[in-house]
Amino acid sequence: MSMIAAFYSNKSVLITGATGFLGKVLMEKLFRTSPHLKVIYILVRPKSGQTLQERVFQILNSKLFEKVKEVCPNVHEKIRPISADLNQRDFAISKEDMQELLSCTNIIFHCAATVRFDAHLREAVQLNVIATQQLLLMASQMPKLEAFIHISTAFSNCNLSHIDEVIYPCPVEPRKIIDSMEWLDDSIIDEITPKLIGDRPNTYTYTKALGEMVVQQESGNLNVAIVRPSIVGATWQEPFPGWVDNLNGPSGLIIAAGKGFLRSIKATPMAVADLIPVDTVVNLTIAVGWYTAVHRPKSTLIYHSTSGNLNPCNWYKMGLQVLATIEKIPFESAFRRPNADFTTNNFTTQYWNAVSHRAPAIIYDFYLRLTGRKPRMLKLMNRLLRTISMLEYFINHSWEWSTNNTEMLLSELSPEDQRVFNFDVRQLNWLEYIENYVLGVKKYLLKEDLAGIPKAKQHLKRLRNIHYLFNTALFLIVWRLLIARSQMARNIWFFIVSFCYKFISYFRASSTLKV
Ligand SMILES: CCCCCCCCCCCCCCCCCCCCCCCCCCCCCC(=O)SCCNC(=O)CCNC(=O)[C@H](O)C(C)(C)COP(=O)(O)OP(=O)(O)OC[C@H]1O[C@@H](n2cnc3c(N)ncnc32)[C@H](O)[C@@H]1OP(=O)(O)O
Ligand SMILES: NC(=O)C1=CN([C@@H]2O[C@H](COP(=O)(O)OP(=O)(O)OC[C@H]3O[C@@H](n4cnc5c(N)ncnc54)[C@H](OP(=O)(O)O)[C@@H]3O)[C@@H](O)[C@H]2O)C=CC1
Repeated sequence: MSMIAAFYSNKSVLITGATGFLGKVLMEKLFRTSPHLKVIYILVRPKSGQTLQERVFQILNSKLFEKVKEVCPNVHEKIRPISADLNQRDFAISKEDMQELLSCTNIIFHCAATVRFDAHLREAVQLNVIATQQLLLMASQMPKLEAFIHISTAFSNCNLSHIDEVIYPCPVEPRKIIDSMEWLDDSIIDEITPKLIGDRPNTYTYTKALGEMVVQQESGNLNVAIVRPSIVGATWQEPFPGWVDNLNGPSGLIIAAGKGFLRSIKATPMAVADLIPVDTVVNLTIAVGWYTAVHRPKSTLIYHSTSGNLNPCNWYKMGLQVLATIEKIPFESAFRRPNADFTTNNFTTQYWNAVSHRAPAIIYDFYLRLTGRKPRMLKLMNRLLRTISMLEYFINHSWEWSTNNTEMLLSELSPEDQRVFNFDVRQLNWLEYIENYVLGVKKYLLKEDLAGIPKAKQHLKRLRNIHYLFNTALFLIVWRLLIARSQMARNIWFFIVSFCYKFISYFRASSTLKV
């Protein structure tokens, strides 16, 4: 019997960010392993014209929840969506709902955040810092609360190269930042943002670091722990391999490479690719919830959910395996034949951006115009290049994260818990994982049927022929122009033709002699 699963039986759990990538997998695993869990409260906002109920219905009816429904058929009764907007005062939760949350909650998992790298500082502070502060305040009024687990990111201190499981203070106190957001206008915030974020690449990593400081400073007597995942990828094992439902991290780039849009990307091939499967993060998070509640460590423990120091993989190996899988299982309706490569300096990156990204987009747009359609490829390509420029920082640096607390926790688990809540990344086979990841992107993100693979292969063959035809035509046109204008080109041409003629004559003569 799993001690952790038993611990969550009859518990009331509150999850923020439950509609997000990590939150969904967390909910799924909790229900599947602890079907006798009392209730999971989720703070949800209406979105994209959907009500809360419709959003929950959509999640429960997704493939991710198929197994849960077998072990916990009344799962829909155990999810209690609470209308909430974390950007509002008191999260805009009704009085009755707030009363219920305050009096019943046993465990909090705080996953909600803005993970956008280009978020305005005000927006990122609001969600990643102020909302965390408000949630802690709420938590302090919960008499039955046993643990508060805050999900941060391993990149909150990406300005350092070696990162321990401790909180590193930012120069300006979070309270001062929060106060200043109230009276500074957007233009002044824009001006001071680069100074505040310092050598971090974006507002996301900066505000996640501030969020950790808030947790440390304002948790009072609460039992608090922080989990810091690195780059969260598709599921490794559970509930099935390869599940992913958003474009963040590598997923968007896998699509861009597989559809033939992405031809080159600036990367340090031997830098560690610190990916961590989402189910590994979730297993650790659930185990941290149990450990924090039961063992009540004296200080706030931080757990790194990273792979680099225990089972490293680099970008070269990862990129190669992505391409190998795409060759075996191609994506449908590719723009060009997938063939991406890494560049290592700014000059080659700019060159390939012009030649391999923008030029084909311009040609394709020209073709669209000719056929009476609206050009769109250059716009799309520029958007992709902008996205890549924001991710580049993370594929051109290496970090070392210590994992002492995570390893300590693993050793504290019973063999059964180590099996049910496996977060030992040493067991991960990268090649197999990446293959499943790419397959998952095809099935769950692109919603492509595997029956379409022969057609996709046919399409790639056609693209290859178009590519050869285009290159040959281009070569002939350039050559013809050169010959018309340059004596040197004519001389070279004459030399090549006469050399080929002599070679063929010699070959013919020697074969006649043999006969
Ligand atoms: C001898 C042989 C030699 C061979 C050599 C080797 C082979 C080489 C092979 C090379 C290539 C192979 C490719 C394989 C790739 C694998 C390796 C690359 C992985 C790179 C991983 C990057 C690491 C990320 C680091 C994360 C660190 C921090 C982790 C965290 O804590 S937080 C979670 C991460 N957060 C994010 O990822 C958010 C990022 N997104 C954003 O911030 C925003 O979306 C944005 C990028 C700023 C764009 O904002 P916009 O407002 O412009 O647009 P919007 O969001 O509305 O979306 C616009 C359209 O773009 C699509 N899109 C969004 N995100 C992505 C994305 N990440 N990638 C691609 N596309 C994206 C979106 O869907 C929209 O599309 P539309 O709806 O069609 O318009
Ligand atoms: N994905 C990754 O690579 C990594 C993620 N993390 C951390 O993990 C956590 C979860 O990330 P992930 O699941 O990937 O992110 P997602 O973007 O998938 O999910 C974010 C969640 O936050 C919710 N949310 C955002 N704004 C509000 C709001 N104003 N009110 C209520 N809810 C809101 C979203 O709700 P809605 O659906 O309504 O938008 C969604 O449920 C974050 O704390 C992130 O920093 C850490 C390292 C890496």
